[in-house]
Amino acid sequence: MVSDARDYRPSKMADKLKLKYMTGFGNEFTSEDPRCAGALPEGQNNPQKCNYGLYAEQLSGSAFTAPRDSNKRSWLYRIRPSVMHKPFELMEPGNFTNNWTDTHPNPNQLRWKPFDIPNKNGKKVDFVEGLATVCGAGDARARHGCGVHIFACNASMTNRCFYNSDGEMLIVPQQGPLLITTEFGMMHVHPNEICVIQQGVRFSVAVEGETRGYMLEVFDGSFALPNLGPIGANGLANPRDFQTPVAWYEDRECDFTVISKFQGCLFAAKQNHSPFDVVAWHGNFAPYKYDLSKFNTINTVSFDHVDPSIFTVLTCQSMKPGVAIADFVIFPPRWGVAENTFRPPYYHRNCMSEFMGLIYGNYEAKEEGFLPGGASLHSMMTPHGPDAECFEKASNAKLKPQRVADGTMSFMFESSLSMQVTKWGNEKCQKVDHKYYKCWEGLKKHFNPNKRKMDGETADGETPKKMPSRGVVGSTVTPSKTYSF
Ligand SMILES: O=C(O)Cc1cc(O)ccc1O
Ligand SMILES: [Fe+2]
Repeated sequence: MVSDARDYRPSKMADKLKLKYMTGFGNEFTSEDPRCAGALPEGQNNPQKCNYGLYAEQLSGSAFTAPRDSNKRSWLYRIRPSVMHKPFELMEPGNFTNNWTDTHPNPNQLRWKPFDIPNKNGKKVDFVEGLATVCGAGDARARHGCGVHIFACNASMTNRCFYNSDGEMLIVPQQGPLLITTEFGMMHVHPNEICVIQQGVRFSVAVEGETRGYMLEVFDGSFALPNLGPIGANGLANPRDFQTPVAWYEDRECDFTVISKFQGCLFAAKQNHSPFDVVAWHGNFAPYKYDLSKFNTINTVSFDHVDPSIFTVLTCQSMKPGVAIADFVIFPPRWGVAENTFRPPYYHRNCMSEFMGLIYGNYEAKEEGFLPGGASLHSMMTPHGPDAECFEKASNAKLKPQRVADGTMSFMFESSLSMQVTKWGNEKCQKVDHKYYKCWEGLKKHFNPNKRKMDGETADGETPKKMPSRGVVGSTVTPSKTYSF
């Protein structure tokens, strides 16, 4: 028996335990820790006495009466039921909040330099202590809204776990792997992988030094795969690439603290044992991880810049058809082949809020200034688009099939809610790039009422074929490390 998973470094621990996963999205999984074969009751959920003297406990992730396709619950067979703990007491929340009105709204284009990570030689900060809230909207009590947080830490959670009573969390590690011990088993999550932890699921995060990432919480419901419509039965994030941990338990008596995020505040309760005592479980409400490099990217093979919804990995839908509380969208390495097209993102104003983060590399619309571990927010109807340099480069480039975003991974949390930036996000973090607006100041006026673009003139001066061909496509295929047009 491993007595304390959190005494070990995540990668070492993951190797030692030879972590296994079950594959599929939203499946009805069954899992038993091999040390207790037969721990799952056969043919029923709550026998009079469970094998091995276990307690049966249901974790409901939807109303009992939710339609079958959205009904979520799991059954956990554990050494002690979760209810065995001392009363919860209010905790000091640090920079973590769901209070969206602690300062005035800010309609500006916002960009943050990389958020600070506590230095490993300095103060020890774990995942929960290192949470800080950038922006959000809505109300956990009304089960409607979302929050965007940064985590920056350098210490593993020891004899402490966290759960979110308010909603589901999508975690995006940016620097350093996370070994996440959950009631359902363990997941090793690297940068360029993401994981989702459901409402109520207890987990503890072990880290290997300076660690940073992003976290999106949604109050409305669960993340789901987007519909594929005319794309067909396959594509984007394929269900078989999602990985759910297998049951793992520890039978450990110790002074353990359970931290609950409840109605936007943090509470701590003591108990005399580890909550990671689930010997077997079954159900469709369980954590999972996904490797972003497995994303099957679909894009134009003719012309025009397609909306980034084609890059949606996961979505938490609102009650309005097609409108997301929050989408998780990535900008993966891919080919750019669009003819006669300004290929980078277009200039636009959106009725959605766009929070972006960068895992590694750079972002095509802004090769400078937007850095790994930093972020940007383009709020509702706040204009934005490529910086001046990107505009000039992309409007004059010779359009050949070209690799886009190689060696990079950026992402967007796009929400239909008007997210407000917190006081920490606006000031306290001290990472706001006050010169961000300047990246558009150099945009030149090109307008000339006396000169219409001549038929047959292209950026590189070559003569295009007659329609239906829409421009010139070079015959050479040129891979490149960074974006060029
Ligand atoms: O603003 C951004 O950089 C994100 C974005 C990318 C894109 O390709 C099209 C629209 C959009 O909002
Ligand atoms: Fe945008």
